[in-house]
Amino acid sequence: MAIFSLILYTIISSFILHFILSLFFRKRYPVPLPPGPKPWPIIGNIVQLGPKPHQSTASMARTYGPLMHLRMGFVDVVVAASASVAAQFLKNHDANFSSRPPNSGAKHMAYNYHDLVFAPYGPRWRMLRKICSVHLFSAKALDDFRHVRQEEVRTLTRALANAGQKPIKLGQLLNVCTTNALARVMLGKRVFADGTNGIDPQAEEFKLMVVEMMVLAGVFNIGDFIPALDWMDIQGVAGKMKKLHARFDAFLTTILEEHKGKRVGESKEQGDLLNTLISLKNEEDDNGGKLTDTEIKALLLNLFIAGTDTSSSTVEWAIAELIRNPKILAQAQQEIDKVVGKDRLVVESDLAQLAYLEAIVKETFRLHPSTPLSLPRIASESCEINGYFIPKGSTLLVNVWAIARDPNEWVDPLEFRPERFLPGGEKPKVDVKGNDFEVIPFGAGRRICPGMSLGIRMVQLMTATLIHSFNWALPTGQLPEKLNMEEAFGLTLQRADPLVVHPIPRLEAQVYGG
Ligand code: HEM
Repeated sequence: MAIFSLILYTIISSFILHFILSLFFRKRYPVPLPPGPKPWPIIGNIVQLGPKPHQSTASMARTYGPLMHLRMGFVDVVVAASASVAAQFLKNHDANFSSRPPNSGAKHMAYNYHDLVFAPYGPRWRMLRKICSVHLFSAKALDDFRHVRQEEVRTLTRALANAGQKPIKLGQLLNVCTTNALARVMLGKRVFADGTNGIDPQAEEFKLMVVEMMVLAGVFNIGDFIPALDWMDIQGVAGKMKKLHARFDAFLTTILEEHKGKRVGESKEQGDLLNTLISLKNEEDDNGGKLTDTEIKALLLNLFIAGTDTSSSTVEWAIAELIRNPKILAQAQQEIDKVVGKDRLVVESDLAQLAYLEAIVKETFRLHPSTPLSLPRIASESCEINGYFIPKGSTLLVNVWAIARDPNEWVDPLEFRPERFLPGGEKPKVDVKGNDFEVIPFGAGRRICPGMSLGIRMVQLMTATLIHSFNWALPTGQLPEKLNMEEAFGLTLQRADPLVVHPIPRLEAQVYGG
């Protein structure tokens, strides 16, 4: 009983204190804040966000405009919901928005900001980003590990060809493929069985952990916005984060210690990233910084979380769209058959000749961007944008999902229409790489996704291979036009109903490798 009285007392006194303080310290700004829905006392607009904030803020933007102000507890939040407003923040004012706001996910799950995703913009962020750019994402690194991606996609194809009459959960197998491909580059070995004998229970567990992390990271935790209530962990989010972190940390510590025990060359892939990271521990970077074990684990965690489900769920959405649009699927199969033939699988060097496939992938990134609110940024200083005041410390959310469905930018924006990206279409020159702000699934500016080239290659290779190697059917009784395309809640855009399908091989049996 005493604890309840204490909680009640704390809540009531914070309300009264806030009310009195806001009377005395009402802020005066030189120009107005952007428009937005009226906030409730103390909690502000938290409740109005609901379970799918990218959807709720998109619908608010229809009333208040593409630059909107929300109040979340004690934190100012600005939402950019049009291409031109996003460009203002991520191009013209990018330097001012190059750090991420403090949040419980970074504290409890990302080794207290010792990672790359949440590192404040500065020398340590630069060091971590450079390591990844050179050893993982450079054109050379991508080419060196091309065989790994192709082998893992081949393994996926074999598992699908062996599925027989049983319908399969496609997302799960795609996730095994992206995770193993990344693990071989980062750790020199697969982390899961390949799915040819059914799903590895460890893979199931790992995907669930990744999805749980995305879901927890996507929760608007009240303690982040009302610091006085942080200790109560009202939603139980911090507790869950700490438990999940302990599981991930055990997994990563084992991998790191095993690796330290190995001599260089014992890893199956020569020069895997973890070997490089361990060797860099003794070297100072340009600013005299050295990598620590914690930073290595935090970086591995970032790459596994940011680099697996993002790509696999994009491919899952692409196949769902193609099942609903059989004419587009048939046209893509025709294009790939012409370039690749029917007696081998697609390889990465084919991709440059597959313009229609590229358009399908762009259209999937447009309608189903895997991080619909991108990752938040913070205003290091106050600034003025489009005549509105953006206070220092504001959190910036760029609604890339809403921007890519903006009827002012796109004809029939909800239609899946790859042709719009082809010559003669409405946006033939538009790309998804952060220069054309009407479709920015990888963000833009200094903190744009560093894994973009890898992500695009992997999504294109998997999608092309699945289109070329199989026809796709839904379990008996399900109609393609009735396929549920609802989105689930989380930082990444999962399908509410995982895609369950029958892959029907369309190439000669020996192509799948028996
Ligand atoms: C479909 C694939 C992917 C999508 C759609 C995607 C999307 C994004 C987005 C929207 C951001 C935030 C950018 C910003 O703040 O402006 C981001 C950041 C990041 N992504 Fe990706 N990503 C993908 C694949 C990958 C891959 C394959 C990796 C690595 C293996 C990766 C690693 C990262 C990292 C480390 C960051 C944080 C960068 C920083 O804060 O400096 N991503 N990604």
